[in-house]
Amino acid sequence: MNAVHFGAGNIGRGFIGETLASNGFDIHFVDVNSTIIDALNDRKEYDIELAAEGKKKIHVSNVDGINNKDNPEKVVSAIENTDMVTTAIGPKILPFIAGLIADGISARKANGNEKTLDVIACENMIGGSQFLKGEVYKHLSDDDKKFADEYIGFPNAAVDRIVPIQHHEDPLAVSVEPFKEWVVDESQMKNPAIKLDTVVYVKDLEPYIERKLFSVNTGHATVAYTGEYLGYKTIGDAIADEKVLKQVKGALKETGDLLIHKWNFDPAEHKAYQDKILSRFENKYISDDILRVGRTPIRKLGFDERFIRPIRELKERSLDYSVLLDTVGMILTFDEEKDSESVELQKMLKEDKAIDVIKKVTGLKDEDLVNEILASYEAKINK
Ligand SMILES: NC(=O)C1=CN([C@@H]2O[C@H](COP(=O)(O)OP(=O)(O)OC[C@H]3O[C@@H](n4cnc5c(N)ncnc54)[C@H](O)[C@@H]3O)[C@@H](O)[C@H]2O)C=CC1
Ligand SMILES: O=P(O)(O)OC[C@H]1O[C@](O)(CO)[C@@H](O)[C@@H]1O
Repeated sequence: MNAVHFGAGNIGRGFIGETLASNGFDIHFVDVNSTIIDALNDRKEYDIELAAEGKKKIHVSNVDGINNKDNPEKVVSAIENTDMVTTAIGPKILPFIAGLIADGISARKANGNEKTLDVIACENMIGGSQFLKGEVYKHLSDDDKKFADEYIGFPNAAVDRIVPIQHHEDPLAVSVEPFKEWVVDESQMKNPAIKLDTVVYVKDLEPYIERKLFSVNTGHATVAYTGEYLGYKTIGDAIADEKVLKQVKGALKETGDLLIHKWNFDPAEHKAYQDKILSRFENKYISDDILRVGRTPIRKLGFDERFIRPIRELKERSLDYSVLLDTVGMILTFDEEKDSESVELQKMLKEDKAIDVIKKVTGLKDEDLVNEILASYEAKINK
């Protein structure tokens, strides 16, 4: 069996690649990074190192690379014959690869390939694969849409593994934390016969993706933004400061209250889940930049994202969201010249009224909440 995986970056090589390979798949990685693609084609293998005592190595083989900028037709032909498509490319990039996936689906139809296929977006977002489906369908004819409705599934997924930016001489080497969790919505699959070992298949993904996004991602981002505000550069240094630890514990307490209220998670089990997450952030074998974890602050301030959605839903339930609100004030001060969204956000805040910027980036219509965010931001800049 073989898979086409878009995004040969950190999570692509360091998690999805490992899982597909250990399940016996040959992998065609698709990326625009020619250094990585050339190295994959030269060597057809790479190593993953576990960031833990002993630094165990995992060998991944039977891989190659396709540069979608230079050889889009090779991507289409790989999709035409593949058993699975996955992505780990970033939510904002999905629309740019949708046309290639659509062409691959059209080619399957043209060649009478009626083998069912699942396309799984492994991105940090709610409803990622279904979002990708919407983008792919924009490129399909009505006939091809009917074919896709019958044979192509887009099951949503949640992936969890911390893979920092890599600094190795070998462009393919990747160091990852030992923890990993990949959950797929089984009810949206077209080919449920292909079940990957170590992947968890569930009938309803929503509780899992919300638990992951509002715990791991809200928590990690809280460490990043609080750390940056206090002048730190790495997650490890930031979380060693008790003010940062208090902030992340406070944020997790609030999202935990929401998750327990909304999804009936067992409080003791949820506390153990949170404690595990905090220990993952403190992993001394990983050096993770605040810049990476805090990247794309405009995306992270989105209506359905890791801060605004829990705040909205806590407010609806009259539950406390003061620590999350305080953190949002700090996100608005995130000023990193290497992150284009941070630059854009700071430019908007200089040129426009802060209240308008808040409305624009969060999509909030609730005037009271917008004013609370404004007050939180002003408290941070006037300190
Ligand atoms: N790194 C992590 O710890 C985790 C990341 N994720 C999610 O995984 C996704 C990828 O994140 P990372 O692997 O960290 O990022 P990354 O930047 O390491 O990898 C993304 C890859 O996509 C490639 N790419 C960008 N534009 C492209 C295009 N138009 N066509 C083909 N390839 C393109 C880049 O060259 C890069 O190799 C994101 O959605 C992220 O939220 C999810 C869980 C953990
Ligand atoms: O692009 P995003 O959503 O910030 O993804 C990076 C996030 O992924 C994780 O590494 C694991 O989910 C988080 O710890 C980190 O904050």
